[in-house]
Amino acid sequence: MAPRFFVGGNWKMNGTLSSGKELISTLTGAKLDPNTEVVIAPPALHLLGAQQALQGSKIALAGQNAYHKASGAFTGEISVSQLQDASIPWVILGHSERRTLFHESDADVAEKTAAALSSNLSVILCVGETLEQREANESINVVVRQLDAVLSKVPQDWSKIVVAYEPVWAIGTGKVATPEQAEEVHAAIYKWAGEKLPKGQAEDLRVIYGGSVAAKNCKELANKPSIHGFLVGGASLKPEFVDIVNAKL
Ligand SMILES: O=C(CO)COP(=O)(O)O
Repeated sequence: MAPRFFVGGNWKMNGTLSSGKELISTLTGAKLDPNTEVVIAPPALHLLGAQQALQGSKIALAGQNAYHKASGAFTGEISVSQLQDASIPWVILGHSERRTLFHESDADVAEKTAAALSSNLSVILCVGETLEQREANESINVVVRQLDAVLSKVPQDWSKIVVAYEPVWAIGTGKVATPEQAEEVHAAIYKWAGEKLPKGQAEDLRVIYGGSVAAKNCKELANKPSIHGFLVGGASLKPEFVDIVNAKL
């Protein structure tokens, strides 16, 4: 059986308290495919307000990042255990904006992932290549290197990890990967999972696609056999997010 379709909305550093509330009321008022798991990631400052606004809804929340230490002198950071304490069940880790702009290494992402899982959080683990790497035919090698780094710290249980393949060149550019380009890397990730994860886990792993996903391109992507959901940036701030959640209907 195919794993449950998963759609995440990464709001990044966008919006106000009131625009966030409005967006949530659009989502809670909409008819969403009950077979799709929906997780939204508002800015950290907005998480608790969003939690209140989502009471009684099946939509879950994610932090956009977290630090692996439980507490201490780390000004400006939020820890995985603080997310857990606040009943935020998910966290996005390894987003390319974190890797590029905030210099998070593969090893940092691996450490954060291990810490998040120990705090019982579920993780949306982002991987993906730059344009330069794609042009050098390195896409799959880069993604495998990023996954191997996490595997070295999380050798056993990947059941709480969703892998988001987000080619950097497709993020926020309007240049969506073609369904064939995305499928090729997703299939390589499943091959990796089949070879490297403990038996039986590859079948349940969700590999989702992110990078300029929109209402107009989501159905074609969702029809590919190895694409089991999306991580949406820009379009998750608009009512069209509902159409993306409903891509399989
Ligand atoms: O980075 C993304 C989601 O995490 C994708 O962003 P866009 O959908 O705006 O391209």
